Amino acid sequence: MLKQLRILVSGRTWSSSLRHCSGFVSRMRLVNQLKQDDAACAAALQTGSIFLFHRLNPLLQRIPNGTFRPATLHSTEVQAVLQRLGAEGSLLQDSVLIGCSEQNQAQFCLDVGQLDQAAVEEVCDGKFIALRKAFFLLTGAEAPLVAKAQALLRWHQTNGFCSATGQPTQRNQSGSQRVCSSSGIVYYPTMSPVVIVLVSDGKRCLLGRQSSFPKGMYSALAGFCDMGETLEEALCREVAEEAGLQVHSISYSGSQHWPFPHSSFMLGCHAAVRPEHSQLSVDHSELEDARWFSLQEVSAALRLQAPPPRGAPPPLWLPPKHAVAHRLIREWAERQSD
Ligand SMILES: NC(=O)c1ccc[n+]([C@@H]2O[C@H](COP(=O)([O-])OP(=O)(O)OC[C@H]3O[C@@H](n4cnc5c(N)ncnc54)[C@H](O)[C@@H]3O)[C@@H](O)[C@H]2O)c1
Ligand SMILES: [Mg+2]
Repeated sequence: MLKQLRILVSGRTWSSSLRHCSGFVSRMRLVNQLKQDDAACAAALQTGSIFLFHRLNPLLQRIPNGTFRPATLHSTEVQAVLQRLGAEGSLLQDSVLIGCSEQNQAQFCLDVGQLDQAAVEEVCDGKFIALRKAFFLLTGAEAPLVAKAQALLRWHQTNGFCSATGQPTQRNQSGSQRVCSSSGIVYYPTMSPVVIVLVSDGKRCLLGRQSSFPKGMYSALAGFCDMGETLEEALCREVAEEAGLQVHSISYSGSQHWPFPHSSFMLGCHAAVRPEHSQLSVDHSELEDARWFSLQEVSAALRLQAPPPRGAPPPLWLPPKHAVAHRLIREWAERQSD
């Protein structure tokens, strides 16, 4: 492991200080170092693995058991692909650092949108699939990494100019920041905080749906935080706006990065309303529908394994397992059953 680390950081002395660290600590320190040290990051890219994207769609491969995983190529393999397709080898330098594997190998992502999609798919034995669909196909732990990669690639593609001077911005080697070439203003990737809450009246939980959701799908209520709001204020405002209810007993459950529509930081909570104040007044400009669901209805939906066939949706269909909404709904059902 140490040998690998030394190669990754091109012999920098700090690698010896990692000898006493746990695997997790050394990985976090390695990523932090690579964000700050362009030379070390360039060296790590030569031995790293790369997740390929084409116009922000990740490259997936079907594995023998019929499931999908993101294609991860060694940087030498990516170089060979670029060479074979007649692309500039320097394109590899556009890779963005996304993390570090448990084997201490730096992980990057690269968008090859300027190459012919079908040609890359053929050489790499995979398919570029829209992230919304890929998110349902990826069952392993890689889904959050793929989402993070897409979010970073999108941020670079849309932040090429300084919003103060209009001049081009330049990225560092890892892609953790961009700097305005004229004013020196430093830009970092941004996320929008979103509160998501499962409201309960003690016996039932409140779920809503937007007209853009797949037929039959309901989720916990969510909304973007306004500037200056606390998490609790945003939560109370969103439930008041969308469902006409006043909540109390807010408790935090967990968070997640969510790549749609751009890059949101989802803060998942539970909250309660008094049964005598559970009369809904839904704002139909925000939600197509919102309803109270019983434990029986929610439990049946949680038992469903595969997406419903077209034309025959079940009465209630929930967000995918790796969505924080799913976690909130499952937690509520488990507490009710206890
Ligand atoms: N991961 C999950 O489990 C899960 C579940 C439900 C919703 N979500 C996500 O939560 C997000 C927010 O939910 P919502 O759509 O109900 O929000 P919302 O109720 O705040 O309504 C969306 C509207 O808010 C406004 N808005 C304010 N700030 C915005 C910003 N920074 N970016 C975009 N729009 C902004 C826009 O007018 C937009 O149309 C959605 O994008 C959705 O993808 C995630
Ligand atoms: Mg909303």
